Amino acid sequence: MSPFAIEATDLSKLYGDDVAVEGLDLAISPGTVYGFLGPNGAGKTTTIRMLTTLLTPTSGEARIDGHPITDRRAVTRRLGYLPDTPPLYDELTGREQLEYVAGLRDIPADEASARIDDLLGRFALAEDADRRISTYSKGMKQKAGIIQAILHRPSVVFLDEPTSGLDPRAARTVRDTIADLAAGDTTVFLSTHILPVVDELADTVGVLFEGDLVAEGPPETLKRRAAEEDGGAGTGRTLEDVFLEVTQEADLAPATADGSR
Ligand SMILES: Nc1ncnc2c1ncn2[C@@H]1O[C@H](COP(=O)(O)OP(=O)(O)OP(=O)(O)O)[C@@H](O)[C@H]1O
Repeated sequence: MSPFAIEATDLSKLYGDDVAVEGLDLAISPGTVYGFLGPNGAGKTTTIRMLTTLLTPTSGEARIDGHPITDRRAVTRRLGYLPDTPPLYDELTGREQLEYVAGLRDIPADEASARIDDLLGRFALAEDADRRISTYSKGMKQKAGIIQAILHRPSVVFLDEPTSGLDPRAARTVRDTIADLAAGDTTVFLSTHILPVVDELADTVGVLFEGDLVAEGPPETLKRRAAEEDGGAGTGRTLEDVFLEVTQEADLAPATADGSR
């Protein structure tokens, strides 16, 4: 059995002749928050869609919790996914939507009801739970999307821009939730352009550029290395500095697996 919660080996996706993801290797340990960064069009969504079984890779392999992504049933049972637009039924109320998802996930009704109440309270959505989703604001839909991604307590959660559209308090709740999930041994694959969130939460950061993983390592290591490469000027480098550097020089010098050049 693979010791990794998320594992990818030489994973690639071509759209026609266009390479979206090329030879991606990942080995992410259980209970880790993995910050997945990259410029627009780098291949992040394509990667996530392959890892969540929604898109068939052109070549390569991947496993979630030890199960190959070709075993869709086993994999989808173990994962939660918040895509950029959460799949919600406008005509349902928030509570009905969550009960529906709980049913799909075979969560017993009593247990589902308790979890739904707990999460609605946590995300300050309880008062709106019996309104139709068609009347929800963007942030309220985002909260419902997050709740339904974690309701079945998956062992691996993929979150695409989870704080998008959220007010500061709700964004804080999401960050706390991610930290709690990881503390409970859930693996969180976090894709976002909001670098301070990644800096705060991620154990490991991977930067994708033109379909290649061009840097990987703990945020502190990547920042320290960027500072050292800058002539030892030392301190004060941010994840944004790292991002900007590796996504412009990447085609000149590919990174090794530990993020070094
Ligand atoms: N269905 C598709 N058909 C053809 N090309 C696609 C398709 N989906 C994505 N691509 C291309 O694949 C590449 C990677 O796209 P992807 O959506 O994975 O990037 P991303 O890193 O998620 O970007 P963003 O940060 O903008 O969401 C891009 O060049 C994009 O144009």
